[in-house]
Amino acid sequence: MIAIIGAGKMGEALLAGMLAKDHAQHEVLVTEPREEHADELRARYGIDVVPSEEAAKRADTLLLALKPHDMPALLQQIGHHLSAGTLVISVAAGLTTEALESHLPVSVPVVRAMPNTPALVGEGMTALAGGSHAGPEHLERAEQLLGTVGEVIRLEERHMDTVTAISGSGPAYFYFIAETMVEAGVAMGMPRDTAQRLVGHTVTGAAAMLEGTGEHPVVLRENVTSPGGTTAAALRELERHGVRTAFTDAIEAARDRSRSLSQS
Ligand SMILES: NC(=O)C1=CN([C@@H]2O[C@H](COP(=O)(O)OP(=O)(O)OC[C@H]3O[C@@H](n4cnc5c(N)ncnc54)[C@H](OP(=O)(O)O)[C@@H]3O)[C@@H](O)[C@H]2O)C=CC1
Ligand SMILES: O=C(O)[C@@H]1CCC=N1
Repeated sequence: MIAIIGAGKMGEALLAGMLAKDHAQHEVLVTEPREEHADELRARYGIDVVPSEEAAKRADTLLLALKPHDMPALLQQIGHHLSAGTLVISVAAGLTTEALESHLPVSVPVVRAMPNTPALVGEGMTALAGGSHAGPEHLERAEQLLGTVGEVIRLEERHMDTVTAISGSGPAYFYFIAETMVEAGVAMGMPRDTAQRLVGHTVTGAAAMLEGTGEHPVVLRENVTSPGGTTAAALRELERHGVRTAFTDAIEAARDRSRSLSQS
């Protein structure tokens, strides 16, 4: 039995992605404090929404998707309800396995995971790092679980804040670009739904090229950039406005924010 504690944006994306793939409704429990949202989840997914203590007792894998600052109180609340061998997987940005372990009884296996919202459609990207009591079997269990909603890689924990900045937050950067492209089309007089369709499929196509060809992005970009053409004109403007530096700084800011979340 799997319990998802905290079915906000990320928790619900994982829930929906899991139910759409390998998991039956009776294999998944959810904890959500707001009764109105709990009722929506029951109606939408046909799953049991139960208090966190009950979830901790019944599940052998807990997937914690609360905001980082809500995590310590939750861990202290559920700690003594866990059975031997219950695996705790946290998706909270910034919280180290050491910090998570410090709020749990000794020897509870903890895995830190950083997924992203495309898990909702089975296209998630998750990185995993095990804590000091997580053995190969626990990492394997976490990998299997998150593998139902996309790709999974295992990394040393020291990379997890960078993962958070790249693939955890990453979908938002692409939505930001997509939104800007749609607005540019609208500003030039194109109907909004046409601009959205052009952008949507261009994003899908570009992603498929990156995955499918295995080429470096530079090569793919050069292939689009005809000498003296439109793309060269556009890219020159992006460079003139410092977009490359802005992106690098943005990703560093996200990494630093992730690091600081463990202190707050
Ligand atoms: N959003 C994303 O793309 C990603 C988020 N994450 C991580 O996922 C976590 C959740 O983020 P996100 O989904 O964006 O945030 P949300 O605020 O959407 O979700 C948090 C959820 O936890 C619920 N909650 C609060 N306290 C408790 C409790 N004691 N027991 C059970 N549920 C509780 C909240 O309920 P209520 O609203 O009623 O307070 C809410 O539904 C964060 O730690 C974040 O770092 C990781 C990767 C990507
Ligand atoms: O914005 C956040 O803090 C979370 C973590 C990664 C994506 N969303």
